[in-house]
Amino acid sequence: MTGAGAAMRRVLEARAGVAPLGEAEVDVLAELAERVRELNEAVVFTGVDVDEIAAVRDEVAALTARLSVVRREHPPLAEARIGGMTRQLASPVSGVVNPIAPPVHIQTLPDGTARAEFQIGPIYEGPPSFVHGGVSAMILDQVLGMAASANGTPGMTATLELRYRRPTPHGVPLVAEGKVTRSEGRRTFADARILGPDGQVTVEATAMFVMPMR
Ligand SMILES: CCCCCCCC(=O)SCCNC(=O)CCNC(=O)[C@H](O)C(C)(C)COP(=O)(O)OP(=O)(O)OC[C@H]1O[C@@H](n2cnc3c(N)ncnc32)[C@H](O)[C@@H]1OP(=O)(O)O
Repeated sequence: MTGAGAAMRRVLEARAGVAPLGEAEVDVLAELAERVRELNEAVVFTGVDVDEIAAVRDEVAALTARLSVVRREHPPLAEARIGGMTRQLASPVSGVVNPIAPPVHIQTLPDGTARAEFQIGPIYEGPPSFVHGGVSAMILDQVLGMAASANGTPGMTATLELRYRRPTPHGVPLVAEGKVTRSEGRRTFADARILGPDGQVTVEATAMFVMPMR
């Protein structure tokens, strides 16, 4: 017995009384997250001297302390948009307020396809000049999960199988798309892929989602 469903229901109930963020707050937090993404890349690529790095370290620590004066108990949510899906503002893949999210903006199309056009920056590099395989897996998991949700059969990822056909370059336009292939009871199966700028498939994925009962 996993108890995943019950655990998630408890968390959702605890969050139910928390007011979602308004648009103005989402916008300014999203801008802050974007500045932090730029900071992340600057940290990795900086060539300034040690004294300057130490000075910036102290300034960043002071900024972190300012933000931490008031801390939420749970990651924030935003009002449901038209279509009824609550926006996952803090998703590590698509969350606009999460600085570790690239972020990948995933849309669901009328035919049930989940699709994103995106670029991955150099700090997500695995092999030289190519995207880390775990990052591709994370993006495909989210695309597959969105497709399962759009199908009206959301669930937890139970299996995720990946086939890395060719390396995925970073810093260039990429497409990720996925769609449900079939649904049986609590299980939903979906396929997805990442396409490089030349339209060739770089990664393929197949997943099974299970709606937890307990
Ligand atoms: C829009 C948002 C998009 C978000 C996308 C991101 C999604 C995620 O990251 S989810 C996080 C990663 N996944 C997890 O943490 C899941 C952890 N696992 C679990 O919680 C549970 O094992 C869970 C929910 C998958 C299944 O648990 P439970 O509800 O008890 O199912 P259970 O009764 O054991 O099995 C149901 C059916 O699925 C099958 N099944 C379950 N797990 C597996 C598996 N890993 N492989 C194959 N079959 C499985 C069972 O055999 C059973 O089949 P049948 O009905 O024919 O007997």
